[in-house]
Amino acid sequence: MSFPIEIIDRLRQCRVVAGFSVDHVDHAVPIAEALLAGGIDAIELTLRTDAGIDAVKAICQQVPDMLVGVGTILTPDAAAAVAQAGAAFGVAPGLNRRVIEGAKDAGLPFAPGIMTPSELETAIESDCRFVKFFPAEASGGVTFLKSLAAPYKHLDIEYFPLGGVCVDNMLDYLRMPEVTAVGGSWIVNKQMVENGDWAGLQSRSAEVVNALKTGGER
Ligand SMILES: O=C[C@H](O)COP(=O)(O)O
Ligand SMILES: CC(=O)C(=O)O
Repeated sequence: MSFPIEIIDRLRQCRVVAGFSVDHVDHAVPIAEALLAGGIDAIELTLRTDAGIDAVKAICQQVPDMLVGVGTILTPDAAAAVAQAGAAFGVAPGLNRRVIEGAKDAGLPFAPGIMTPSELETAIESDCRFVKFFPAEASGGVTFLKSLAAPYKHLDIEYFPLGGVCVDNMLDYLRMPEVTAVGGSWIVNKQMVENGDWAGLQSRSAEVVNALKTGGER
């Protein structure tokens, strides 16, 4: 399935997606609430821990205003579980046709990870026009993405860069019209989570939103 325009629009509005993993399911809802209170209303919660799926379910049920994306979807079964848990969309670090098909079958809007022209062409062939650009900074950052995107501009591909993105470089990506939103793990500070410092996390979220307001016009 193609990525619904309503979700693209939500991502275009929030512009920054907070990525994180949880070791304890009890942390999921307080993290999401703190982000939301600070102004960030989109997340990418990874499946890198055992608590991942339960955390997705908890946030979908208890924080309905959050746009819940799920990362590190590596198998068709994981795509089905994510759809079942109620997530709005899924992403992965890489491109795997079986996962793309699994997400399609499960009705889960899905963006595969790409970092080369060949991967991008495979994504396009698989009907994915919204792709995660990963690992963004390590593969060459904005300069690389501009060069990668140029030959495909007429196809209206939209990019979601992650990997080394932070408050200091996010606006460089967001100034590109092809970039729907950026994401990264720098917002959800692990120490704050361990300390249960939800007020601190809320302030961190608000700082990012404030930085967005002070620059980055497309
Ligand atoms: O999808 C999540 C990525 O691992 C985020 O990369 P990052 O930790 O460099 O922000
Ligand atoms: C890194 C990444 O893209 C993911 O975990 O989904």
